[in-house]
Amino acid sequence: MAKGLLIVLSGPSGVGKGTVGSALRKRLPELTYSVSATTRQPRQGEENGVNYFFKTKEQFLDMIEKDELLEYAEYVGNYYGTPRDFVEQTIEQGNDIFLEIEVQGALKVKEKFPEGIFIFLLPPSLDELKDRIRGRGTETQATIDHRMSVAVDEMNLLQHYDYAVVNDEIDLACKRIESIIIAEHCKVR
Ligand SMILES: Nc1ncnc2c1ncn2[C@@H]1O[C@H](COP(=O)(O)OP(=O)(O)OP(=O)(O)O)[C@@H](O)[C@H]1O
Ligand SMILES: Nc1nc2c(ncn2[C@@H]2O[C@H](COP(=O)(O)O)[C@@H](O)[C@H]2O)c(=O)[nH]1
Repeated sequence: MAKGLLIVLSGPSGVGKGTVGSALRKRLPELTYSVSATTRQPRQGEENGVNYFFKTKEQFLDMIEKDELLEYAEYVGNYYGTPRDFVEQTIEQGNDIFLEIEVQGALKVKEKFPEGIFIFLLPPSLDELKDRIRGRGTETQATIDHRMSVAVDEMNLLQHYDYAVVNDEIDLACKRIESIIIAEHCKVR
């Protein structure tokens, strides 16, 4: 049986990975979504096991110790990581898996799965990025400033990705990613 594709959507905080990712899952319901573990506090409306597996720092360090994470990164004061078994089992079963993760973690996944498809989501401009993070209303001003300073460094790592998709309009960004996935399925390997 052919293995599934590992698709990584990455890019700076607030660019719209979550928004585009959930719109894409409606268009491609067969896509399996990897739920990450994090030590960050849940935002209003977020559910354990749906948006994230919310962990204490001790629980997260224990997952690292037991090699349960495919990758992890410390990002703006919290840990985030991808549970390994679920990703590997999904691919082995012939299903595509979709990861929405930040840039350091994406590059670690690329070292382990160079055959993965790495997509960088870009904002139309840095001003628009800042407006989006601020407009979401989930972060303090200090966290927004920290995330914006990290964003500039992250965008310099675009060259390591296979595809760059601008998230100007949600629907257009979704169509571009859907086209990439369709083309990757048609690729002669
Ligand atoms: N194309 C778009 N046009 C206008 N606003 C958008 C667009 N895409 C996303 N947004 C808005 O930008 C904000 C940030 O989006 P989202 O939370 O999806 O970003 P993210 O990249 O997942 O962020 P994080 O990495 O911090 O989790 C949200 O308020 C969302 O509604
Ligand atoms: N390296 C990883 N990054 C992850 C993972 N899950 C989410 N993320 C990214 O972290 C930032 C912040 O997320 P937020 O929910 O606090 O806004 C964002 O870029 C996410 O995409 C992961 O498993 N590994």
